[in-house]
Amino acid sequence: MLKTVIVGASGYTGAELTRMVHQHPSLELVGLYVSANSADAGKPISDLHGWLKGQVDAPLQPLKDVSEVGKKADVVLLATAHEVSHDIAPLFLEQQCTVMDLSGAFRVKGDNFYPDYYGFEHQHGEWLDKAVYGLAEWNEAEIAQADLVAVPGCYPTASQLALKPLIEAGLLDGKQWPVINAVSGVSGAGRKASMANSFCEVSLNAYGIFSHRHQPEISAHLGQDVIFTPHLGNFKRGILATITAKLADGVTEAQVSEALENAYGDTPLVRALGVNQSAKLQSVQQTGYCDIGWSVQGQHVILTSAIDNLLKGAASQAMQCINIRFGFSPLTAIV
Ligand SMILES: NC(=O)C1=CN([C@@H]2O[C@H](COP(=O)(O)OP(=O)(O)OC[C@H]3O[C@@H](n4cnc5c(N)ncnc54)[C@H](OP(=O)(O)O)[C@@H]3O)[C@@H](O)[C@H]2O)C=CC1
Ligand SMILES: CC(=O)N[C@@H](CCC(=O)OP(=O)(O)O)C(=O)O
Repeated sequence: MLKTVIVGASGYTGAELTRMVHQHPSLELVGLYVSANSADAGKPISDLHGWLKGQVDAPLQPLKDVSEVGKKADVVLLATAHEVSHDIAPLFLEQQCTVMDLSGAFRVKGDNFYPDYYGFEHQHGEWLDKAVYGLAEWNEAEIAQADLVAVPGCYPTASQLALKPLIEAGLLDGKQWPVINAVSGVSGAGRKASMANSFCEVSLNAYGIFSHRHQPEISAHLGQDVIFTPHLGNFKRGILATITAKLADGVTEAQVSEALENAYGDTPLVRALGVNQSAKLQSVQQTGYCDIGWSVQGQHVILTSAIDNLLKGAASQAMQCINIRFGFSPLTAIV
């Protein structure tokens, strides 16, 4: 049994991780942590997330001494804000823990990326270099060796899973940037209260136009510039990305279908729905699946990609990475 700690356990992705670790036959949940001065310290996690009642009623503990907590853990899941993960991941790594970080703190290597998009100067360049990007279906060999996995963002997961097969097969016109419009449920912003996410304020609107940090994350890992526009929708969970791209000269619908079906023929958690099919949220909410549909007309392809932002976009992708890293059966605790 691998001793497993979750930091940020009271948050939305932390609670999903708690459920999955509890269900995993080879992981032992040894600690659920929140910040040192959290108002929730001492409360059973099931007081905050009632659906866990009777499954996991362990108390949330204040994270005071990271190194001491690291000494009792084999695996650490960080469901914390970027700045927090940035500061504490290296301390757990120094204790020989394997760290899965759900934040953006170790996802993108590149000068000025962190000051420009996250507002801080990265202090742990060595770990940033070593971190492996946890896009599970595409990075399996590297994840299997990693000490630190940077689990991709929710929009980048939905977007890359749809575009990558076409880019890898050389089917896109590289000069025309794919255009990604994606709508997310409000849980994407986390559990902490804010005006933008309060019930009466949430509408359907674009945000982060030309400036969202997921645009460079997607571009860096696809090796292809993109236009990315996120939208906030008035529903709780799920992301639907609708992506328009130009095909290279002479590329046919059959080639597009072949690329997607080949890429995902053996990947149970990514379902290539087929040509002229359209992915929908209802089919993926509360699941670890990504559904992808596509249509071709002339030189353009429109792809739709749907995930649950808290699961395939965060917690269940982290669990996929654990299963890969430790050689467990791929769907353990996910399906
Ligand atoms: N929500 C989503 O759809 C996705 C989120 N992510 C990323 O995953 C991470 C977690 O997101 P999410 O679950 O939404 O966040 P939440 O805001 O819901 O939860 C954050 C958690 O971190 C805890 N926390 C805050 N400060 C500290 C600290 N200094 N030390 C330890 N714990 C702390 C909070 O508890 P308390 O404040 O009481 O201490 C809470 O448990 C973020 O980096 C986010 O960007 C990635 C993909 C998708
Ligand atoms: C609706 C909403 O606010 N979504 C979040 C994305 C959450 C996510 O993927 O997480 P990372 O921050 O870990 O990249 C946002 O746009 O900031």
